[in-house]
Amino acid sequence: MEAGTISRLLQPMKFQSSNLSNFSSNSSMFCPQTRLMPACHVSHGGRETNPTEQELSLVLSSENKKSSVFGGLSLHRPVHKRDPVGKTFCSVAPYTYPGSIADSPSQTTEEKIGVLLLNLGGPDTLHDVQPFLFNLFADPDIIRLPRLFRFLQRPLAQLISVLRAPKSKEGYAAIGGGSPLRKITDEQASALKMALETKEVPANVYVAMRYWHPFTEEAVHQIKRDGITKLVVLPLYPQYSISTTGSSVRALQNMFKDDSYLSRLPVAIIESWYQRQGYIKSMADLIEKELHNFSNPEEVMIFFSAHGVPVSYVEDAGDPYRDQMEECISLIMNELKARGTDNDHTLAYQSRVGPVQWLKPYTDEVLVELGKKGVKSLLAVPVSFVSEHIETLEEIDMEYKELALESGIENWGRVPALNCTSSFITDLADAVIEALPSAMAMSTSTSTEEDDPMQYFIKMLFGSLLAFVFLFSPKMVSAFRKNIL
Ligand SMILES: C=CC1=C(C)c2cc3[nH]c(cc4nc(cc5[nH]c(cc1n2)c(C)c5CCC(=O)O)C(CCC(=O)O)=C4C)c(C)c3C=C
Ligand SMILES: [Fe+2]
Repeated sequence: MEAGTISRLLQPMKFQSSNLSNFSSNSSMFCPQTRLMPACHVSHGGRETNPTEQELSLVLSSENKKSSVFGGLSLHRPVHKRDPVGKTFCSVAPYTYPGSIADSPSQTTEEKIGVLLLNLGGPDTLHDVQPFLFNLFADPDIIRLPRLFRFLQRPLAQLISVLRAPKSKEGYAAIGGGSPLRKITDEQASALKMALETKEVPANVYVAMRYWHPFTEEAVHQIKRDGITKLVVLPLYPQYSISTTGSSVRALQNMFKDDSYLSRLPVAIIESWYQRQGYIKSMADLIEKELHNFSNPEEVMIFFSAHGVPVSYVEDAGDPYRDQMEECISLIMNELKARGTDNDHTLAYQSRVGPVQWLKPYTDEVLVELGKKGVKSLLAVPVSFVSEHIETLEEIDMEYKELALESGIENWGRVPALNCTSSFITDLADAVIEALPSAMAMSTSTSTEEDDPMQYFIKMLFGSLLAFVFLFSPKMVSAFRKNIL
């Protein structure tokens, strides 16, 4: 068995061309500063379901990808077969939800607005690292197996998480023994609540993490208990990716579809907001400030480093992440130029995991090249995430800094993450307020092929045979060790 086989296994299957286009024109929902997802139809982002006629017509009518809204959500596996999010809950007591929950959002009492912040989550302690990684790799939006091999998702997640845990633990140990994400996201939630109050839009703000506490289910139950009557979903990722916002929204939709309260709750989903003036200006402010810490600000290379995704997400599955990232960088650079800052800049992608090709150029390779070319001063700008986390505090501040200095770069700086920067939080509050009028109830989807027990059985049988041949080959095991560790 060739070592490349596992890479091919991990590649998403090729999608029908109609599935590559995720956008639909919907002028009533279009907001120039944020992209909203209509919550009520069944089109989707990069899924391998067969499009219905309705989906096809939505896809075919999308003429202007850039200025349209994102086309809805998909359901690709039945909730009754397994836990919709497929997580392990480690070292915590089972979560119970005291108090009674209404069947549907109240139509008589006053409006109660909720804002649901979506984020990735991170291990609170080193003990949490492996189960956190299991949750991450068990997500079919992170390891996109062909449908035939889906039943391998959890065993594969178990294997990869166990193999990767020692390396990840080293990283988390180096930043104090856990991820700062929960604390920072909670602070952002409080700051956003205050900013909304200042704008006379009182709202409850909830945090929903995808892979660690507080899990999305916990937040959603709290929303029901609080009797929220209108909800804005705000991912804390400026740019959309299938692997981040897409994954969280799909988990949400799985929870909403069978619940009488949630399926009637008016919801507005903000898909991406990297193009908002408030965000762009806040990023430019931070960059300008950091440039002034150099003795030669105009000679500094501005080095944007974004979290990568596998190339196949963009090229096969239609993930708009790379396009949005490039547009975002050019908006930030235009803003800086308008302020008289005209430095050289470059964009590279960091944090690749596993054997597949990720978006290029890779951050580590570009740093070495820049050193060779004689760049002496460099300002690193993390751009795909708005809180400090392991990849800013460990990967950029430690690994990349060391590599840059070894490569001949003499002056190194790093722009801090936005965290609770007030201009940024105020802009998020504006995004929420602008999205509110678009809130509408999510409708449920039709059943999928996986609901047919016969088809499911045949696939399991056929898939098990193939898996046996692939996974138990010694070469496969060694390919794994080489690429994951
Ligand atoms: C825009 C942000 C992110 C994208 C896109 C993304 C895709 C992606 N990530 C992995 C694998 C891992 N990510 C890990 C941590 C992590 N990822 C993001 C953001 C994005 N990921 C954040 C903010 C964090 C840090 C959380 C924290 O605790 O601080 C990890 C764990 C850390 C490690 O072992 O390196 C893994 C693994 C994949 C495979 C992927 C796209 C498919
Ligand atoms: Fe990641």
